[in-house]
Amino acid sequence: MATPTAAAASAAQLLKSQPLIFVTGSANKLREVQSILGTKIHLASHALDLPEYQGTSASVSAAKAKLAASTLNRPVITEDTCLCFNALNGLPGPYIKWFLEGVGHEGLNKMLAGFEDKSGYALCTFAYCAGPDAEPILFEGRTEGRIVPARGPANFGWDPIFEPSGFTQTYAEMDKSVKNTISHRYRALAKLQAYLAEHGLHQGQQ
Ligand SMILES: O=P(O)(O)OP(=O)(O)OP(=O)(O)OC[C@H]1O[C@@H](n2cnc3c(O)ncnc32)[C@H](O)[C@@H]1O
Ligand SMILES: [Mg+2]
Repeated sequence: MATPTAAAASAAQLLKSQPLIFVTGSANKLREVQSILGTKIHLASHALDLPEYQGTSASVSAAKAKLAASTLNRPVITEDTCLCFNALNGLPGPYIKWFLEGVGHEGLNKMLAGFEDKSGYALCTFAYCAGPDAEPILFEGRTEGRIVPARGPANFGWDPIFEPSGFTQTYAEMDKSVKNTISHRYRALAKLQAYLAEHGLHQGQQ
């Protein structure tokens, strides 16, 4: 029979090699996460229509992760993405999905018509939850920019109306390989990846 130390070591080994499951209902998010992480993390995915919780990005992301970890009984990551307008004190923020569905790119621009300040930021919060009884750990990434009339293909959310600072192209116009090295999602994943590497968790081929 395995000694307690051997059992703990084999549990740690299991966690180290067990896939980390990215739970999302968004194929676009999944594609970006896979291309940003490559083979560095042992990643799998599970499509789940997660509830649209209310609250801060941190609390929304943590609630998604807790639900996903207890539903799947596995280590999971989830994420929440916000688009925040500085003139509106950070709104629409976590409610961007409904605003986008309700008023579209043009309506989002019109919301800022009465303001000189068109600046804003994209905020992504990943939550890592090691299992049903674990507390989610959060990793935030933020990219500054401004809201502009839509330019570029309308394949992914509000990409056509967000022009990141330091660039003349919107997220939608730029090559995916560029977006994936400056985006809110990339910045949050860099922190998550550093945490997992430090703790030897879910490591893929480096
Ligand atoms: O299942 P989940 O992961 O929640 O996927 P979702 O699509 O519902 O995503 P959110 O709840 O985080 O809502 C974020 C909204 O912003 C959009 N979005 C997310 N990331 C984006 C990005 O990088 N560029 C443009 N739009 C994005 C997305 O399509 C939603 O309308
Ligand atoms: Mg959602």
